[in-house]
Amino acid sequence: MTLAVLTELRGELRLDEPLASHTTWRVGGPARRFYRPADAEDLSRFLSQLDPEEPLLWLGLGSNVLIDDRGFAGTVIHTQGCLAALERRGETGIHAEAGTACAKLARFAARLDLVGVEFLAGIPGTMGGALAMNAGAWGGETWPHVARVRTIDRWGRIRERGPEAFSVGYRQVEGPEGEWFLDVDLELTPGDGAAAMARIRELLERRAATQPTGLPSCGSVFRNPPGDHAARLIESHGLKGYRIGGAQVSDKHANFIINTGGATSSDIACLIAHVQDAVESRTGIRLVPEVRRVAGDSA
Ligand SMILES: Cc1cc2nc3c(=O)[nH]c(=O)nc-3n(C[C@H](O)[C@H](O)[C@H](O)COP(=O)(O)OP(=O)(O)OC[C@H]3O[C@@H](n4cnc5c(N)ncnc54)[C@H](O)[C@@H]3O)c2cc1C
Ligand SMILES: NC(=O)C1=CN([C@@H]2O[C@H](COP(=O)(O)OP(=O)(O)OC[C@H]3O[C@@H](n4cnc5c(N)ncnc54)[C@H](OP(=O)(O)O)[C@@H]3O)[C@@H](O)[C@H]2O)C=CC1
Ligand SMILES: C=C(O[C@H]1[C@H](O)[C@@H](CO)O[C@H](OP(=O)(O)OP(=O)(O)OC[C@H]2O[C@@H](n3ccc(=O)[nH]c3=O)[C@H](O)[C@@H]2O)[C@@H]1NC(C)=O)C(=O)O
Repeated sequence: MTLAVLTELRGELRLDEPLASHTTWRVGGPARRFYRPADAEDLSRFLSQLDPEEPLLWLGLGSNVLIDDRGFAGTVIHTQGCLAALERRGETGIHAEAGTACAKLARFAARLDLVGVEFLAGIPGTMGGALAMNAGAWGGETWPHVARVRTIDRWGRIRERGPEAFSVGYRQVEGPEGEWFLDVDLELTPGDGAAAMARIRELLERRAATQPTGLPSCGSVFRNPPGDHAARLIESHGLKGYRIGGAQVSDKHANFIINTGGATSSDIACLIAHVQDAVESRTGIRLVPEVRRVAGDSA
């Protein structure tokens, strides 16, 4: 792609942008190109001008990605804090663009006396990331509340799709190839907003009591295996506090890996592999990462 062909853009294009400052693990090398769109139309125009071979990476808050120390040899589309329109639609609907913070949406819903998405308040991330991961906590998940989404493909074409176009499971979403989430319409239940706000506070307290929320992490590193908890398996193998370089299995929650300061992506990747090997050698269970690895040269 030659930069000269990009015309009439209103967003912000950065070159060699360090991705460590756009991930909650605070690791990851530079992105060759990093684009913050002004709005959906601007994003569509940007994508329509890209080389079809250009590797693309969609990034929200970066709270579930492990980006290679060598960075990303392609273009990052950064939605967090831009593409962040949030509004009521009808009596029980909420429309949110992909870059809207989950925490913001949870409180917005409660203020409208709409209930069911309180669990989103403690999930650091964007609605785009929540749709891609089917983010969930405390018995709630993202997709049961989705009425429709709009997607955008690498040529900038926008489509509206219903939930039936996606196969959704525990921390897993599969949909039409080569489309990313632009925005979502949620359909919520009318209820008691004050009670929803109280539940948000209660869930945040529970989370602070059980998870190392103030330290750089990506939340749970592994999915829970059927009928068990990854944290229990990791703790029972004496791995709490185990470290490689600057990466450490949290003493507070065994399924969290903390960047204690100065960790590299490679330290974290080595620790993930060590935990997998240790647990598998004694139980036969190979833990499956929930976090998504981004290699230096792929999307
Ligand atoms: C302290 C902490 C607590 C956490 N607790 C929870 C929890 O309770 N429950 C839970 O489910 N998760 C939890 N997480 C993990 C993480 O917050 C969620 O997975 C969140 O949904 C990721 O959102 P994001 O915007 O940061 O996505 P990113 O990390 O930026 O991206 C995640 C994946 O989604 C893709 N993606 C991002 N935006 C889009 C888009 N618009 N369209 C298509 N694909 C896209 C990315 O390419 C990437 O593959 C926690 C993380 C931390 C750090
Ligand atoms: N960001 C990170 O690196 C990490 C965050 N966390 C925790 O995850 C949760 C969500 O984090 P994140 O996604 O970064 O979102 P933020 O905490 O930045 O919140 C996003 C938006 O939600 C609204 N909001 C948040 N808290 C309140 C509040 N108490 N009252 C009213 N509105 C609020 C604000 O909207 P407005 O713009 O209208 O003020 C804010 O800009 C928080 O509990 C945070 O502590 C945990 C680990 C890492
Ligand atoms: C943080 C994430 O999501 C979290 C989500 O916040 C919480 C709350 O609903 O439930 C899941 O954690 P989790 O299964 O570890 O839940 P917790 O309640 O913390 O722990 C479950 C059980 O694991 C055991 N446990 C937990 C922590 C620990 O250090 N050691 C341990 O043995 C305990 O028996 C505990 O009862 C999600 N993780 C996954 C992989 O499903 C994330 O996905 O990033």
